[in-house]
Amino acid sequence: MNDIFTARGSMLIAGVTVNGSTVDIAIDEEGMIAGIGKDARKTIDADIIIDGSDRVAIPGLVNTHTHAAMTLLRGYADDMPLAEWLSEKIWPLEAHLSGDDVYWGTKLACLEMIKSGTVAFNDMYFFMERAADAVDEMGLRATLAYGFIDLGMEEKRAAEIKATEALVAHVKARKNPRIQAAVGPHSVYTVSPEGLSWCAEFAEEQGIAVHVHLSETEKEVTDCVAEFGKRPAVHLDECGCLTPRTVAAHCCWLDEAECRLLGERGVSASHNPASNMKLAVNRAMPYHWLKASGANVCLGTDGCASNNSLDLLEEMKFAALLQKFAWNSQTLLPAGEAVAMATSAGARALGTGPGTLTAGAPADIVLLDARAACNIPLHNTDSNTVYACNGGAVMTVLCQGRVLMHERTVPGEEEIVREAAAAAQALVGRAREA
Ligand SMILES: C[C@H]1O[C@@H](n2cnc3c(O)ncnc32)[C@H](O)[C@@H]1O
Ligand SMILES: [Zn+2]
Repeated sequence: MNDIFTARGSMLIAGVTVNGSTVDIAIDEEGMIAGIGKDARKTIDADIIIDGSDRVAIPGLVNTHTHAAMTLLRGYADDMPLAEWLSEKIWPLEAHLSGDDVYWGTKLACLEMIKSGTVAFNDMYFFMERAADAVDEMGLRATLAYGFIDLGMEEKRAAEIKATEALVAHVKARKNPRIQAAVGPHSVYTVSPEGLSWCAEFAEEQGIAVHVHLSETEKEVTDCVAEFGKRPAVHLDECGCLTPRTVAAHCCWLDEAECRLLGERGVSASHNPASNMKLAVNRAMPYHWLKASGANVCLGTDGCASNNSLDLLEEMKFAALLQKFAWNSQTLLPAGEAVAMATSAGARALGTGPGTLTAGAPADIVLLDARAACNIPLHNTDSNTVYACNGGAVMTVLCQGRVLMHERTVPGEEEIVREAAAAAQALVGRAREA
Protein backbone atom coordinates (compact mmCIF):
# COMPACT_ATOMS: atom_id res chain seq x y z
CA MET A 1 0.00 0.00 0.00
CA ASN A 2 2.88 2.40 0.82
CA ASP A 3 4.07 2.27 -2.80
CA ILE A 4 1.02 4.06 -4.01
CA PHE A 5 2.06 7.24 -2.14
CA THR A 6 5.50 7.41 -3.68
CA ALA A 7 4.93 5.77 -7.07
CA ARG A 8 5.15 8.06 -10.07
CA GLY A 9 3.88 7.35 -13.57
CA SER A 10 0.62 7.00 -15.39
CA MET A 11 -2.41 5.72 -13.54
CA LEU A 12 -5.74 4.13 -14.26
CA ILE A 13 -8.76 4.30 -12.00
CA ALA A 14 -10.60 1.29 -13.36
CA GLY A 15 -14.34 0.77 -13.38
CA VAL A 16 -15.35 3.71 -11.23
CA THR A 17 -18.83 5.25 -11.04
CA VAL A 18 -19.12 8.81 -12.36
CA ASN A 19 -22.57 10.38 -12.54
CA GLY A 20 -24.23 6.95 -12.62
CA SER A 21 -22.02 5.40 -15.34
CA THR A 22 -19.12 2.97 -14.92
CA VAL A 23 -15.99 4.40 -16.58
CA ASP A 24 -12.20 4.36 -16.45
CA ILE A 25 -10.19 7.46 -15.64
CA ALA A 26 -6.74 7.59 -17.25
CA ILE A 27 -4.12 9.91 -15.71
CA ASP A 28 -0.86 10.78 -17.45
CA GLU A 29 2.63 11.20 -15.93
CA GLU A 30 2.04 14.93 -15.45
CA GLY A 31 -0.97 14.25 -13.25
CA MET A 32 -3.53 15.34 -15.82
CA ILE A 33 -6.68 13.45 -16.79
CA ALA A 34 -5.79 11.89 -20.16
CA GLY A 35 -9.18 10.36 -20.77
CA ILE A 36 -12.40 9.44 -19.05
CA GLY A 37 -14.92 6.93 -20.36
CA LYS A 38 -15.33 3.31 -21.28
CA ASP A 39 -12.24 3.31 -23.58
CA ALA A 40 -10.04 5.61 -21.52
CA ARG A 41 -7.66 2.77 -20.56
CA LYS A 42 -6.50 2.72 -24.21
CA THR A 43 -5.09 6.28 -23.88
CA ILE A 44 -2.25 5.22 -21.53
CA ASP A 45 -0.10 2.25 -20.57
CA ALA A 46 -0.82 2.47 -16.85
CA ASP A 47 1.99 2.04 -14.32
CA ILE A 48 -0.46 2.09 -11.40
CA ILE A 49 -4.00 0.74 -11.32
CA ILE A 50 -6.55 1.71 -8.68
CA ASP A 51 -9.62 -0.50 -8.48
CA GLY A 52 -12.59 1.84 -8.83
CA SER A 53 -15.33 -0.77 -8.35
CA ASP A 54 -17.34 0.14 -5.25
CA ARG A 55 -16.17 3.74 -5.65
CA VAL A 56 -17.91 6.93 -6.81
CA ALA A 57 -15.59 9.58 -8.27
CA ILE A 58 -16.19 13.30 -7.80
CA PRO A 59 -13.86 16.25 -8.46
CA GLY A 60 -11.56 17.25 -5.60
CA LEU A 61 -13.19 19.77 -3.24
CA VAL A 62 -11.92 23.34 -2.87
CA ASN A 63 -12.16 25.21 0.44
CA THR A 64 -12.17 28.92 -0.50
CA HIS A 65 -11.99 30.40 2.99
CA THR A 66 -10.21 29.08 6.04
CA HIS A 67 -7.59 29.82 8.66
CA ALA A 68 -5.96 26.40 8.59
CA ALA A 69 -3.80 26.53 11.72
CA MET A 70 -6.85 27.44 13.80
CA THR A 71 -7.28 23.66 14.15
CA LEU A 72 -5.22 24.26 17.31
CA LEU A 73 -8.02 26.52 18.62
CA ARG A 74 -10.80 23.99 17.97
CA GLY A 75 -13.19 24.08 20.93
CA TYR A 76 -11.22 26.82 22.68
CA ALA A 77 -14.04 29.39 22.53
CA ASP A 78 -17.54 28.51 21.39
CA ASP A 79 -21.05 29.93 21.55
CA MET A 80 -20.15 33.63 21.50
CA PRO A 81 -20.89 36.60 19.20
CA LEU A 82 -18.14 37.38 16.65
CA ALA A 83 -16.81 40.67 18.12
CA GLU A 84 -16.38 39.31 21.67
CA TRP A 85 -15.18 35.93 20.38
CA LEU A 86 -12.38 37.62 18.42
CA SER A 87 -11.36 40.35 20.87
CA GLU A 88 -11.76 38.48 24.18
CA LYS A 89 -10.72 34.93 23.28
CA ILE A 90 -9.18 34.40 19.83
CA TRP A 91 -6.87 37.38 19.37
CA PRO A 92 -5.42 37.14 22.95
CA LEU A 93 -4.55 33.47 22.33
CA GLU A 94 -3.21 34.14 18.83
CA ALA A 95 -0.79 36.68 20.37
CA HIS A 96 1.12 33.63 21.72
CA LEU A 97 1.27 31.68 18.43
CA SER A 98 4.64 30.50 17.14
CA GLY A 99 5.78 29.41 13.70
CA ASP A 100 5.87 25.80 14.90
CA ASP A 101 2.24 26.10 16.06
CA VAL A 102 1.22 27.22 12.59
CA TYR A 103 3.23 24.40 11.01
CA TRP A 104 1.57 21.67 13.11
CA GLY A 105 -1.85 23.35 13.05
CA THR A 106 -1.70 23.54 9.26
CA LYS A 107 -0.50 19.92 9.02
CA LEU A 108 -3.51 18.88 11.11
CA ALA A 109 -5.79 20.99 8.89
CA CYS A 110 -4.33 19.39 5.75
CA LEU A 111 -4.83 15.94 7.25
CA GLU A 112 -8.45 16.73 8.11
CA MET A 113 -9.10 18.26 4.70
CA ILE A 114 -7.56 15.33 2.82
CA LYS A 115 -9.61 12.90 4.91
CA SER A 116 -12.78 14.73 3.87
CA GLY A 117 -11.97 15.15 0.17
CA THR A 118 -10.45 18.65 -0.04
CA VAL A 119 -7.55 19.09 -2.46
CA ALA A 120 -7.10 22.89 -2.38
CA PHE A 121 -7.69 25.66 0.12
CA ASN A 122 -7.53 29.44 0.49
CA ASP A 123 -5.82 30.32 3.76
CA MET A 124 -5.41 33.58 5.70
CA TYR A 125 -3.32 33.51 8.87
CA PHE A 126 0.08 34.26 10.42
CA PHE A 127 3.58 32.67 10.11
CA MET A 128 2.49 31.61 6.64
CA GLU A 129 5.98 30.57 5.56
CA ARG A 130 5.51 27.66 7.99
CA ALA A 131 2.05 26.98 6.58
CA ALA A 132 3.77 26.67 3.18
CA ASP A 133 6.14 24.03 4.65
CA ALA A 134 3.13 22.05 5.85
CA VAL A 135 1.29 22.28 2.51
CA ASP A 136 4.43 21.33 0.62
CA GLU A 137 4.75 18.13 2.65
CA MET A 138 1.06 17.20 2.61
CA GLY A 139 0.65 17.52 -1.18
CA LEU A 140 -2.49 19.68 -1.46
CA ARG A 141 -2.83 22.99 -3.27
CA ALA A 142 -3.07 26.19 -1.25
CA THR A 143 -3.29 29.94 -1.70
CA LEU A 144 -1.61 31.52 1.31
CA ALA A 145 -2.22 35.05 2.57
CA TYR A 146 -0.79 36.82 5.60
CA GLY A 147 -3.69 38.23 7.68
CA PHE A 148 -3.10 42.00 7.27
CA ILE A 149 -4.52 43.90 10.28
CA ASP A 150 -3.34 47.51 10.87
CA LEU A 151 -6.16 48.77 13.14
CA GLY A 152 -5.66 52.23 11.61
CA MET A 153 -2.12 52.56 13.04
CA GLU A 154 0.64 53.73 10.70
CA GLU A 155 3.40 51.82 12.51
CA LYS A 156 1.41 48.62 12.45
CA ARG A 157 0.65 49.16 8.76
CA ALA A 158 4.37 49.32 7.96
CA ALA A 159 4.91 46.01 9.77
CA GLU A 160 1.97 44.39 7.95
CA ILE A 161 3.29 45.58 4.59
CA LYS A 162 6.69 44.06 5.40
CA ALA A 163 5.13 40.74 6.45
CA THR A 164 2.98 40.62 3.30
CA GLU A 165 5.90 41.40 0.99
CA ALA A 166 8.06 38.80 2.73
CA LEU A 167 5.43 36.06 2.35
CA VAL A 168 4.84 36.80 -1.33
CA ALA A 169 8.60 36.75 -2.04
CA HIS A 170 8.94 33.51 -0.05
CA VAL A 171 6.14 31.71 -1.88
CA LYS A 172 7.37 32.86 -5.28
CA ALA A 173 10.91 31.68 -4.44
CA ARG A 174 9.64 28.21 -3.47
CA LYS A 175 8.44 27.64 -7.05
CA ASN A 176 5.97 24.99 -5.93
CA PRO A 177 3.21 24.99 -8.56
CA ARG A 178 0.69 23.84 -5.92
CA ILE A 179 1.29 26.86 -3.66
CA GLN A 180 0.36 30.45 -4.52
CA ALA A 181 0.58 33.65 -2.50
CA ALA A 182 -2.28 36.10 -1.97
CA VAL A 183 -2.72 39.40 -0.14
CA GLY A 184 -5.00 39.12 2.91
CA PRO A 185 -6.51 42.40 4.17
CA HIS A 186 -8.59 41.04 7.05
CA SER A 187 -11.70 43.25 6.75
CA VAL A 188 -12.96 46.83 6.55
CA TYR A 189 -13.11 46.99 10.38
CA THR A 190 -9.48 45.97 10.99
CA VAL A 191 -7.69 47.56 8.02
CA SER A 192 -7.50 51.30 7.29
CA PRO A 193 -8.43 52.66 3.84
CA GLU A 194 -4.70 53.28 3.29
CA GLY A 195 -3.97 49.65 4.18
CA LEU A 196 -6.74 48.36 1.90
CA SER A 197 -5.48 50.49 -1.00
CA TRP A 198 -1.91 49.27 -0.48
CA CYS A 199 -3.14 45.65 -0.50
CA ALA A 200 -5.11 46.20 -3.72
CA GLU A 201 -2.17 47.87 -5.49
CA PHE A 202 0.35 45.28 -4.33
CA ALA A 203 -1.90 42.38 -5.41
CA GLU A 204 -2.37 44.01 -8.82
CA GLU A 205 1.36 44.60 -9.23
CA GLN A 206 2.17 41.00 -8.26
CA GLY A 207 -0.73 39.51 -10.24
CA ILE A 208 -1.99 37.65 -7.17
CA ALA A 209 -5.30 37.22 -5.36
CA VAL A 210 -6.93 39.33 -2.63
CA HIS A 211 -8.53 37.37 0.24
CA VAL A 212 -10.79 39.42 2.52
CA HIS A 213 -13.70 39.04 4.99
CA LEU A 214 -16.75 40.97 3.80
CA SER A 215 -20.08 41.83 5.41
CA GLU A 216 -20.06 39.03 7.95
CA THR A 217 -22.20 40.84 10.55
CA GLU A 218 -24.74 43.64 10.63
CA LYS A 219 -22.40 45.53 13.00
CA GLU A 220 -19.71 45.52 10.31
CA VAL A 221 -22.16 47.26 7.95
CA THR A 222 -23.48 49.84 10.42
CA ASP A 223 -19.98 50.66 11.73
CA CYS A 224 -18.67 51.04 8.16
CA VAL A 225 -21.53 53.34 7.18
CA ALA A 226 -21.00 55.39 10.37
CA GLU A 227 -17.24 55.72 9.84
CA PHE A 228 -16.93 55.97 6.06
CA GLY A 229 -20.44 56.89 4.90
CA LYS A 230 -20.70 53.81 2.66
CA ARG A 231 -21.42 50.11 2.88
CA PRO A 232 -18.49 47.63 3.13
CA ALA A 233 -18.52 46.37 -0.48
CA VAL A 234 -18.58 49.94 -1.82
CA HIS A 235 -15.77 50.90 0.56
CA LEU A 236 -13.66 47.91 -0.52
CA ASP A 237 -14.35 48.73 -4.15
CA GLU A 238 -13.25 52.35 -3.74
CA CYS A 239 -10.00 51.04 -2.22
CA GLY A 240 -9.52 48.83 -5.31
CA CYS A 241 -10.04 45.52 -3.51
CA LEU A 242 -12.88 44.12 -5.66
CA THR A 243 -11.38 42.37 -8.69
CA PRO A 244 -11.70 39.04 -10.54
CA ARG A 245 -8.75 37.91 -8.35
CA THR A 246 -10.68 38.65 -5.13
CA VAL A 247 -12.23 36.07 -2.82
CA ALA A 248 -14.63 37.76 -0.38
CA ALA A 249 -15.59 35.54 2.54
CA HIS A 250 -19.08 35.47 4.07
CA CYS A 251 -20.98 38.23 2.15
CA CYS A 252 -23.94 37.70 4.52
CA TRP A 253 -25.16 41.28 4.87
CA LEU A 254 -24.69 42.48 1.26
CA ASP A 255 -27.64 44.40 -0.14
CA GLU A 256 -28.82 43.84 -3.71
CA ALA A 257 -26.73 46.71 -5.15
CA GLU A 258 -23.59 45.36 -3.47
CA CYS A 259 -24.29 41.92 -4.97
CA ARG A 260 -24.53 43.54 -8.42
CA LEU A 261 -21.21 45.29 -7.72
CA LEU A 262 -19.51 41.98 -6.87
CA GLY A 263 -20.90 40.51 -10.10
CA GLU A 264 -19.66 43.48 -12.16
CA ARG A 265 -16.19 43.19 -10.65
CA GLY A 266 -16.07 39.40 -11.20
CA VAL A 267 -15.51 38.69 -7.50
CA SER A 268 -15.65 35.20 -5.97
CA ALA A 269 -17.98 35.17 -2.94
CA SER A 270 -17.19 32.41 -0.45
CA HIS A 271 -20.20 31.05 1.46
CA ASN A 272 -19.35 29.79 4.97
CA PRO A 273 -22.68 28.56 6.34
CA ALA A 274 -21.56 26.59 9.41
CA SER A 275 -19.47 29.45 10.80
CA ASN A 276 -22.24 31.95 10.05
CA MET A 277 -24.84 29.85 11.88
CA LYS A 278 -22.56 29.17 14.85
CA LEU A 279 -21.66 32.84 15.26
CA ALA A 280 -25.35 33.66 14.70
CA VAL A 281 -24.61 36.40 12.22
CA ASN A 282 -28.34 36.42 11.68
CA ARG A 283 -28.46 36.59 7.90
CA ALA A 284 -27.54 34.04 5.23
CA MET A 285 -25.52 35.08 2.20
CA PRO A 286 -28.03 36.30 -0.44
CA TYR A 287 -27.08 33.50 -2.84
CA HIS A 288 -29.96 34.27 -5.21
CA TRP A 289 -28.81 37.90 -5.72
CA LEU A 290 -25.16 36.92 -6.07
CA LYS A 291 -25.99 34.16 -8.56
CA ALA A 292 -28.12 36.56 -10.60
CA SER A 293 -25.28 39.11 -10.58
CA GLY A 294 -22.82 36.65 -12.14
CA ALA A 295 -20.51 36.62 -9.10
CA ASN A 296 -18.66 33.32 -8.66
CA VAL A 297 -20.23 31.82 -5.54
CA CYS A 298 -17.97 29.24 -3.91
CA LEU A 299 -17.74 27.46 -0.54
CA GLY A 300 -15.55 27.66 2.56
CA THR A 301 -15.46 26.34 6.11
CA ASP A 302 -13.80 29.31 7.87
CA GLY A 303 -11.44 28.32 10.69
CA CYS A 304 -11.80 25.49 13.16
CA ALA A 305 -12.62 27.85 16.02
CA SER A 306 -15.90 28.84 14.37
CA ASN A 307 -16.92 25.70 12.44
CA ASN A 308 -15.39 23.49 14.17
CA SER A 309 -14.29 21.15 11.41
CA LEU A 310 -13.00 21.38 7.85
CA ASP A 311 -15.36 18.93 6.14
CA LEU A 312 -16.62 20.38 2.84
CA LEU A 313 -19.02 17.47 2.32
CA GLU A 314 -20.80 18.58 5.49
CA GLU A 315 -20.49 22.22 4.42
CA MET A 316 -22.30 21.55 1.11
CA LYS A 317 -25.25 20.23 3.09
CA PHE A 318 -25.20 23.21 5.46
CA ALA A 319 -25.15 25.55 2.45
CA ALA A 320 -28.03 23.84 0.66
CA LEU A 321 -30.15 23.70 3.83
CA LEU A 322 -29.34 27.20 5.12
CA GLN A 323 -30.19 28.86 1.81
CA LYS A 324 -33.54 27.08 1.59
CA PHE A 325 -34.41 27.86 5.20
CA ALA A 326 -33.21 31.47 5.33
CA TRP A 327 -34.70 32.55 2.01
CA ASN A 328 -37.84 30.41 2.30
CA SER A 329 -37.30 28.58 -0.97
CA GLN A 330 -37.28 24.80 -1.42
CA THR A 331 -35.69 25.18 -4.86
CA LEU A 332 -32.80 27.45 -3.88
CA LEU A 333 -29.27 25.93 -4.08
CA PRO A 334 -30.13 22.40 -5.30
CA ALA A 335 -27.59 19.60 -4.78
CA GLY A 336 -25.93 20.00 -8.19
CA GLU A 337 -25.26 23.69 -7.53
CA ALA A 338 -23.87 22.91 -4.07
CA VAL A 339 -21.42 20.44 -5.65
CA ALA A 340 -20.44 23.05 -8.26
CA MET A 341 -19.84 25.61 -5.47
CA ALA A 342 -17.41 23.21 -3.77
CA THR A 343 -15.67 22.10 -6.98
CA SER A 344 -15.73 24.13 -10.23
CA ALA A 345 -16.53 27.50 -8.59
CA GLY A 346 -13.83 26.93 -5.96
CA ALA A 347 -11.30 25.94 -8.61
CA ARG A 348 -12.19 29.07 -10.59
CA ALA A 349 -11.77 31.23 -7.47
CA LEU A 350 -8.28 29.85 -6.79
CA GLY A 351 -7.28 29.38 -10.44
CA THR A 352 -6.55 25.68 -10.00
CA GLY A 353 -8.21 24.40 -13.19
CA PRO A 354 -11.77 23.63 -14.24
CA GLY A 355 -12.58 21.58 -11.13
CA THR A 356 -14.28 18.91 -13.23
CA LEU A 357 -13.61 15.29 -14.17
CA THR A 358 -12.76 15.98 -17.79
CA ALA A 359 -9.87 15.17 -20.13
CA GLY A 360 -7.20 17.84 -19.89
CA ALA A 361 -8.08 18.80 -16.29
CA PRO A 362 -5.65 18.22 -13.40
CA ALA A 363 -6.32 14.84 -11.79
CA ASP A 364 -7.76 16.24 -8.56
CA ILE A 365 -10.08 13.36 -7.77
CA VAL A 366 -11.98 12.05 -4.74
CA LEU A 367 -13.21 8.46 -4.53
CA LEU A 368 -16.18 7.96 -2.23
CA ASP A 369 -17.26 4.59 -0.85
CA ALA A 370 -20.14 3.41 -3.04
CA ARG A 371 -20.92 0.71 -0.44
CA ALA A 372 -21.25 3.16 2.47
CA ALA A 373 -24.80 3.51 3.78
CA CYS A 374 -24.92 7.13 2.59
CA ASN A 375 -24.53 5.93 -1.01
CA ILE A 376 -27.23 3.25 -0.89
CA PRO A 377 -29.21 3.47 -3.09
CA LEU A 378 -27.34 5.59 -5.63
CA HIS A 379 -30.23 7.20 -7.48
CA ASN A 380 -28.36 10.48 -7.79
CA THR A 381 -24.67 11.11 -7.02
CA ASP A 382 -25.08 14.85 -6.34
CA SER A 383 -27.96 14.18 -3.95
CA ASN A 384 -26.06 11.56 -1.94
CA THR A 385 -22.86 13.65 -1.95
CA VAL A 386 -24.61 16.75 -0.57
CA TYR A 387 -27.47 15.46 1.53
CA ALA A 388 -26.34 12.04 2.77
CA CYS A 389 -22.55 11.69 2.91
CA ASN A 390 -19.90 13.37 5.00
CA GLY A 391 -16.11 13.19 4.97
CA GLY A 392 -16.22 9.69 6.45
CA ALA A 393 -17.23 8.34 3.02
CA VAL A 394 -14.01 9.57 1.38
CA MET A 395 -11.68 6.64 0.63
CA THR A 396 -9.01 7.91 -1.78
CA VAL A 397 -7.83 11.42 -2.69
CA LEU A 398 -5.62 12.47 -5.60
CA CYS A 399 -4.13 15.89 -6.22
CA GLN A 400 -2.44 16.42 -9.60
CA GLY A 401 -2.45 12.64 -9.97
CA ARG A 402 -0.54 12.12 -6.71
CA VAL A 403 -2.25 9.89 -4.14
CA LEU A 404 -2.63 11.79 -0.83
CA MET A 405 -4.91 9.24 0.84
CA HIS A 406 -5.70 5.65 -0.12
CA GLU A 407 -8.26 3.45 1.59
CA ARG A 408 -8.38 6.17 4.31
CA THR A 409 -4.65 5.97 5.07
CA VAL A 410 -2.67 9.23 5.01
CA PRO A 411 1.10 8.84 5.53
CA GLY A 412 2.33 10.44 8.77
CA GLU A 413 -1.10 10.72 10.41
CA GLU A 414 -0.01 9.53 13.88
CA GLU A 415 2.84 12.04 14.15
CA ILE A 416 0.62 14.92 13.00
CA VAL A 417 -2.07 14.13 15.56
CA ARG A 418 0.47 13.77 18.37
CA GLU A 419 2.43 16.94 17.56
CA ALA A 420 -0.62 19.12 16.88
CA ALA A 421 -2.24 18.08 20.17
CA ALA A 422 0.99 18.92 22.03
CA ALA A 423 1.30 22.28 20.25
CA ALA A 424 -2.29 23.22 21.13
CA GLN A 425 -1.79 22.34 24.78
CA ALA A 426 1.48 24.28 25.00
CA LEU A 427 -0.10 27.30 23.29
CA VAL A 428 -2.94 27.49 25.80
CA GLY A 429 -0.40 26.98 28.62
CA ARG A 430 1.71 29.93 27.42
CA ALA A 431 -1.37 32.16 27.20
CA ARG A 432 -2.45 31.22 30.77
CA GLU A 433 0.99 32.00 32.19
CA ALA A 434 1.10 35.44 30.53
C1 LIG B 1 -6.72 36.06 10.15
C2 LIG B 1 -7.50 36.48 11.35
O1 LIG B 1 -8.88 36.25 11.10
C3 LIG B 1 -9.46 35.77 12.29
N1 LIG B 1 -10.74 35.13 12.04
C4 LIG B 1 -11.05 33.83 12.10
N2 LIG B 1 -12.35 33.64 11.80
C5 LIG B 1 -12.86 34.85 11.56
C6 LIG B 1 -14.14 35.32 11.22
O2 LIG B 1 -15.17 34.50 11.08
N3 LIG B 1 -14.33 36.64 11.05
C7 LIG B 1 -13.31 37.49 11.21
N4 LIG B 1 -12.06 37.12 11.55
C8 LIG B 1 -11.85 35.81 11.72
C9 LIG B 1 -8.41 34.88 12.84
O3 LIG B 1 -8.64 34.54 14.18
C10 LIG B 1 -7.17 35.71 12.61
O4 LIG B 1 -6.99 36.61 13.65
ZN1 LIG C 1 -12.52 33.85 8.34
